[in-house]
Amino acid sequence: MWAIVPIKRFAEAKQRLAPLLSPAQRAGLARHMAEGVLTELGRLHWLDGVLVVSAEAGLSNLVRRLCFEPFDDAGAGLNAALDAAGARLAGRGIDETVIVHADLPLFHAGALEHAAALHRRGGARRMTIVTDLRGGGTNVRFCRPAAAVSAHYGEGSAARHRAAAQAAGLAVETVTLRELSFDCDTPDDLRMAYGNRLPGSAAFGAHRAPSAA
Ligand SMILES: Nc1nc2c(ncn2[C@@H]2O[C@H](COP(=O)(O)OP(=O)(O)OP(=O)(O)O)[C@@H](O)[C@H]2O)c(=O)[nH]1
Ligand SMILES: O=C(O)[C@H](O)COP(=O)(O)O
Repeated sequence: MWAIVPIKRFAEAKQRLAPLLSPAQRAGLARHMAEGVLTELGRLHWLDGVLVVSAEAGLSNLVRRLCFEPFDDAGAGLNAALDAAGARLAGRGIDETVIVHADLPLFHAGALEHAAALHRRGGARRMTIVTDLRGGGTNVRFCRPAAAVSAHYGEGSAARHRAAAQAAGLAVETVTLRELSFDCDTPDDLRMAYGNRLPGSAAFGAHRAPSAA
């Protein structure tokens, strides 16, 4: 199984946190979370490889150090980038993938291991969706065969992925697992994940966005 990790350019990431964080703080947070997820994935020896789908130049050292494979995001959006990445792997005969988002502050290798064990209980054609805590988003998505379903990310994506998988004849399981389901999208998520200490930064309350001034 290969993992695919989409990572938005840090300078463009986490727009929903703009009321609370400066652009530099948002970029620093996105980098911190992405590095955490990639480092944890590096501990999973049952993964045959990790494809990092990104246009972010600041990731190349870590990607090289972990022996992961970079895949350039051509800028046509998350779904197009993931479909192109999936097509590259399918072209090599890779039959199973897990797409892992990079904004999961509680992510750790053991949690993905647990999700993979649930996924393996399924049949030969299967999708396992780990939603966000609200149940609508798709934080982690296992799929076998890998190319059976294209990407439908965006609000409410879990239901779209479920429907597409069923239409393709896959057995679908949908689960919520705290360490994988907790993503950091909103100011409330940020407070819950880090209290008032932003990783690599001063207390984040120090920044006041123009709208909050
Ligand atoms: N390669 C790539 N990754 C993306 C893109 N958009 C989102 N992602 C990644 O997809 C996952 C979920 O991201 P979102 O929560 O939708 O976007 P975000 O930048 O984290 O937050 P917002 O700007 O607030 O929407 C994270 O791993 C992002 O880095 C994209 O256009 N290209
Ligand atoms: O489909 C999704 O899950 C979204 O594209 C990304 O999720 P998020 O905005 O909840 O992080």
